[in-house]
Amino acid sequence: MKIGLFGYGKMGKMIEQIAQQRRHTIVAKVDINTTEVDYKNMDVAIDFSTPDAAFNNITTCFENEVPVISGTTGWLSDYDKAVDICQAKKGAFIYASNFSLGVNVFFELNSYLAKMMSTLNQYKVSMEEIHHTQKLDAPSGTAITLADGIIENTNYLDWKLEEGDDKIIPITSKREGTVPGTHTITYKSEVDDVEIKHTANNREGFALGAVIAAEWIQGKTGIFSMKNVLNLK
Ligand SMILES: NC(=O)C1=CN([C@@H]2O[C@H](COP(=O)(O)OP(=O)(O)OC[C@H]3O[C@@H](n4cnc5c(N)ncnc54)[C@H](OP(=O)(O)O)[C@@H]3O)[C@@H](O)[C@H]2O)C=CC1
Ligand SMILES: O=C(O)C1=N[C@H](C(=O)O)C[C@H](O)C1
Repeated sequence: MKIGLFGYGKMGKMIEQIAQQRRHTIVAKVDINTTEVDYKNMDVAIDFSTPDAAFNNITTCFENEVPVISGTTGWLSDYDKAVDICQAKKGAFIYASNFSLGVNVFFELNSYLAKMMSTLNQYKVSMEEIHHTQKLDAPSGTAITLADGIIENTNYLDWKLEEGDDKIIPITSKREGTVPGTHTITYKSEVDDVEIKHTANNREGFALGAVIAAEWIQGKTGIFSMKNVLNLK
């Protein structure tokens, strides 16, 4: 596969390593200063850039008929617009707030646990995410996906970056050193706590998931998720 990397920071560099181990070729490394991109020579674009850059990177790829895998977080207010452009161009797109295989299993576990907890009113949920100090967005995209999974399966209505009322999931975002990404969900009652946690030990898992998604999307048209890629459910 010939891969164009949009964003060549911590994730772009890790994806390059994993892609090369899997015998793929990096044909472009696009950053904010890039003036010309050869889209014709690209089988797929993988975007791990910035919240401000992602929408333009992604939709320019659609305009040039290049399928896109995007892991950039913090740009999702424009997600529906990106989907419309992809569909109009009969393109192919996967966005995931977290591409690691473990987190995608964790997403399923979170929904299952929320469903079981939905009738146990003595438990109050909360979430904590910890990331490195260079992270631009808070809460993390993964935390938002986890909160959506709880909202879909319980009476919680929304999430907030602070304590809210009973129907709001409070998310605490911590920024510490070089932490790759830790997410904890706690259901607390007077008598006990039920807790699930995912800890990324490094960035390899995110990068491997993104390359697997890029391999999977070859020859396909449409909007997909990691659930489709991993055949979960
Ligand atoms: N979905 C997932 O599994 C994961 C998602 N992420 C997300 O991926 C994104 C990138 O993370 P990470 O690599 O750690 O961040 P980095 O800051 O290390 O890398 C982002 C890179 O994008 C570059 N950039 C800035 N503007 C543009 C542009 N217009 N086009 C292309 N590139 C541009 C930045 O350049 P400069 O420094 O010069 O501004 C920087 O090199 C974040 O949103 C993060 O939350 C991260 C890990 C996993
Ligand atoms: O910025 C990061 O580093 C990460 N971002 C993603 C997110 O916002 O959830 C995924 C992962 O946790 C690492």
